Amino acid sequence: MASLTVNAPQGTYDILIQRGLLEAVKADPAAYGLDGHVVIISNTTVGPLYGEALAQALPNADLVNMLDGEAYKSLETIALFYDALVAAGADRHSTVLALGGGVVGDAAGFAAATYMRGIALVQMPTSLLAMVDSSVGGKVGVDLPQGKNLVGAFKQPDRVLIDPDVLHTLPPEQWRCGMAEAVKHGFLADADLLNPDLHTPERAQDLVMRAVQVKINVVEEDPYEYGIRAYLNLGHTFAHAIEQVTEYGWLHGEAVGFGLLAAAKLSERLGLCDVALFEQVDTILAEVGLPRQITGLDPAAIYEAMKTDKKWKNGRSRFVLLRGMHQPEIVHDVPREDVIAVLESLM
Ligand SMILES: NC(=O)c1ccc[n+]([C@@H]2O[C@H](COP(=O)([O-])OP(=O)(O)OC[C@H]3O[C@@H](n4cnc5c(N)ncnc54)[C@H](O)[C@@H]3O)[C@@H](O)[C@H]2O)c1
Ligand SMILES: O=C(O)C(=O)C[C@@H](O)[C@H](O)[C@H](O)COP(=O)(O)O
Ligand SMILES: [Zn+2]
Repeated sequence: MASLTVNAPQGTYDILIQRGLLEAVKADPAAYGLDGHVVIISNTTVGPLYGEALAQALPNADLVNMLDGEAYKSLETIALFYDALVAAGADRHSTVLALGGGVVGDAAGFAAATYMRGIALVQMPTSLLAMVDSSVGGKVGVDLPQGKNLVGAFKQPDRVLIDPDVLHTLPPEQWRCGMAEAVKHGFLADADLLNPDLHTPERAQDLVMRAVQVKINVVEEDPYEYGIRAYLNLGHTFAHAIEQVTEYGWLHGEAVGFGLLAAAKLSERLGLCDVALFEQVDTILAEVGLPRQITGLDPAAIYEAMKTDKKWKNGRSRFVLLRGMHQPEIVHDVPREDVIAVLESLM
């Protein structure tokens, strides 16, 4: 069992990473604080795969499945969660267990943050992306039609339970999505994450541990994103806009991977770094199998969508760029023509 600890303002919590952890939880719920009333929130894919058996094994559990997909990370879904929590008789002593990918984790986490002004939350991520990124750090929330993650809260989990064994049912494109966020952490702080030897399900435990540690280090220093936590948005100004213009046709991880490439190209265009960094990102995206072109998308529409991101304030653009490996830098007021030129170069 690998155990990492997060020292957050709302308290310290553990991240347990172990193959077979799901079965261990079923065998001894009390050992994981799950012997009280638990409302498992999952979705229509993961719920039948893992949620139903878990609910059966816990002494006092209800299971709620949201529909599957980014389009359901919405206030309408949150309202359904509130109804389900009331129907289940959930109170301030109940626990929400978020069992799924990042969409489930964000939405269920927001429900836990707001139901009765906040109840306990355990994150049990089942996608690689949720394991390496979304289940840790406390960002929870939903999208609005106007943009990504425009409603949310900081709700640190009471515990994070990660069982790499559940990745064996994860579709390949979703593995690639998780790799995008792991590669992001590699360029931000840990170059070992860029080693292809780690990019296999057999090495998932090591990959997750390293990627999570990068996020823990950032979140512990800047839990509410007043400063360096913005670095975790590397590639995301491009990514959120692409998700918007494609109406979530691009998966978050796919858009993030492309966003890393575009950010490297923009960094080079603005003289922050040389072309080698772009080439390194390009090589890794090709190895992982993530998109490196936006063929068919409109750069002007992507630029306009960037303005709906909450980081783009008072007409001032904001990009997280790179001066080099492990040298992120926040840059405001990037001229529109530079952004358009970068996107056009990657059509
Ligand atoms: N809060 C944060 O810090 C944070 C960080 C990164 C991303 N996010 C958010 O996370 C979301 C993306 O998360 P995601 O990539 O996990 O997408 P997702 O939640 O849609 O899950 C990916 C797909 O894989 C399925 N799935 C998940 N685990 C599975 C398993 N073990 N076996 C079979 N199928 C499985 C899901 O049902 C879904 O269809 C976006 O909304 C993004 O904004 C949040
Ligand atoms: O945890 C963070 O901080 C991140 O930026 C992680 C990102 O990978 C994630 O996509 C997050 O939801 C983006 O944050 P947002 O504040 O831009 O919505
Ligand atoms: Zn992300």
